Parts: sequence; C-alpha cells; structure tokens
Amino acid sequence: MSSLIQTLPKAELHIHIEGSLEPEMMFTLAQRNGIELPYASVAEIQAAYQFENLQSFLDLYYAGAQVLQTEQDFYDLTWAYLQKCAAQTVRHTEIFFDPQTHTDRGLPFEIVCNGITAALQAGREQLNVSSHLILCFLRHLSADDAMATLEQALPYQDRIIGVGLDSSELGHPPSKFQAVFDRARAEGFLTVAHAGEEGPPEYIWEALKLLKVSRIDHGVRCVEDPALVDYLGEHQIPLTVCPLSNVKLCVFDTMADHNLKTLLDQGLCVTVNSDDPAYFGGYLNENFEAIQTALALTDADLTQLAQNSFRAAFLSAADQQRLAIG
Ligand code: HPA
Ligand SMILES: [Zn+2]
Repeated sequence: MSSLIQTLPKAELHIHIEGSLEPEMMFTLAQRNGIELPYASVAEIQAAYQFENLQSFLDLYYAGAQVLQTEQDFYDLTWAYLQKCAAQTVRHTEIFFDPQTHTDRGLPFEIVCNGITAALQAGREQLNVSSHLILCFLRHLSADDAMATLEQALPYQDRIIGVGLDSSELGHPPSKFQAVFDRARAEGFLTVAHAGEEGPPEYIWEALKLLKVSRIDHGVRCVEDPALVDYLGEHQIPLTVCPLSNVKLCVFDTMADHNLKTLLDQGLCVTVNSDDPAYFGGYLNENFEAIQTALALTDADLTQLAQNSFRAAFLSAADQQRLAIG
C-alpha cells in the first residue's frame, strides 16, 4: 500500500456499522447467541458475496445482521471497526446505523444505541478516533415507520447527530420521506441521504430540495444531468463516494470505469468511503488503493480527497483543522 494512503489523516463519512460485520464475527456471534447460520464456514460466507445489484446485497446484509442480539454484540462490532480506523489513520468517522433492522425483530432501540455509543466513547478515549453517529431510515419501509423510529431516537439526541436514508433506492424516492426529514430538522438533526447510487439524478435533486440534505451519499449518477453537476460544484455539496461498493454492486463494470476522478477534476467535493467494508472487500485504505491504481490518481488527488473528507464532516472548522493535521 502506498505510504501516502497509509499515513494521510482521513475522515470516513459513509460506513454502515452493520456492514462492518466480518464473516468471522458473524460466526462468533451466531455461536454466542445460539443462532444457526445458513453457512458452514467463513469461506462459504465469502463465496456467497457475489452481488448483481443493490438488492442482492441487501438481502444478505439484513440476514447477517440477525446475529446481533445484545448490547455487547453491538459494542464488539463497533469496536472492531474503530480499531481498523486507528490502524488506517482514520481520525474521524461518521457511522450509520439502521435501527429498524433490529427493532423490527424485537430488539429495543436502547440496546442497539447503547452498545454502539459505548464503543464510540471508548474509541475516543482509547484510540483517539473522533466520531459521530447517524441514524438511517430504511426507505423500503413506510414513512410512518420512519417517523416512529425518529420519535424513538429523540431521547438519544445527544448521541445522534443526524439522520439519513438507505436501503432499496429504486421505487423509494426521497420525496416519500419529506415529512420525516422536516420533523428531523425541526428537532435539530442534520440530514444526509443515499441518492444516485442506482436511482436517477431526480432523486439527488429531491434529496437536496425536499430533504435539504447537507451531503449526498453515493451521488455518482449525477453525471447524467449537467445542471446537477454544476449545482453540486457551485454549492460544494459533498458526495460520499464508495468505490469498492460501486463495483461490487455493478454500478460500474470495473474500477477503471468509475467516475470519481472525473467528478474530482470537475471541482466537486468528492470523498472516499467504504460503505460496507466486510461485504465489499476493503476498509477505507483499500478503497483509496483501488482508485489510485485504476484511475491513476496523483498524490495531489489523494491529498485533496482526504482534505475534502474533513471539510465535508460534521465538525467545526477548528476540529477539521486539528484532525486533518493528525
Ligand atoms: O450502499 C448502500 N445503499 C443503500 N443501502 C445500504 N445499506 C447498506 N449499504 C447500502
Ligand atoms: Zn451506503
């Protein structure tokens, strides 16, 4: 791995904590909780990770998350990810969690939130990794379900900085969640949304105009609308791009086809992220490595991407400076 990638201080802004569940931990937790997995070995799990699109991934991702049962499980999951951050010079991370994946199978919101946030606190104290937590609504479920989840989160607002929107994009436009996001902003949450991963540029416009998001997660289909590219550049709306995810989910055929470098050269505030590192073959530095090789990124490009990650983070200017210097 290039030493610049290894040593550059970086922020990660698009990581689903349930997507950092490595096959080994899936086995350990299944055993600990007396859950039977449909796989006989770690190798069998890895062999199953061949995806044709977002939905084929989500089916396995939601199935895998069933092994998470206790506060300790959520702590262990989050702690393992934070140790990766420390090892990869990720100084700040803004992690997503999907409470509905867990509350819909009977786990209390509190168990999920307490386990994750206890690990985040330990990460600040013991690993020097700064962090924020973002609650994502599952867009394949109803707006009423999302509103009820938002209400469950209100007592935890001191530990949750914002809300986002993930899961199956096609057929579930941002407009479906306008009232939920209106309420979330009124309650003081910051907002982000997945848009333009598989969905059309119109979904990115809706996320910006109707949900009033601060960042777009993925956003790579913006290139199909030149006026949208201009808008994203002019307003410096960050895109949290996830290269290995995009290739694994067939958004691009190969890494050489990825449009990240084009977007960066057009002056957009592009950032690099891992999305679901246990499923897509790498954490943040492996994503940097893959694009450096396939897209011939220069050291100046890599430095710009790392700088963008701090600019796009939900941090004060002073904290951005402090953490970026590392
Ligand atoms: O890349 C993603 N897109 C939508 N939902 C998700 N949930 C986990 N990862 C993703
Ligand atoms: Zn994502």
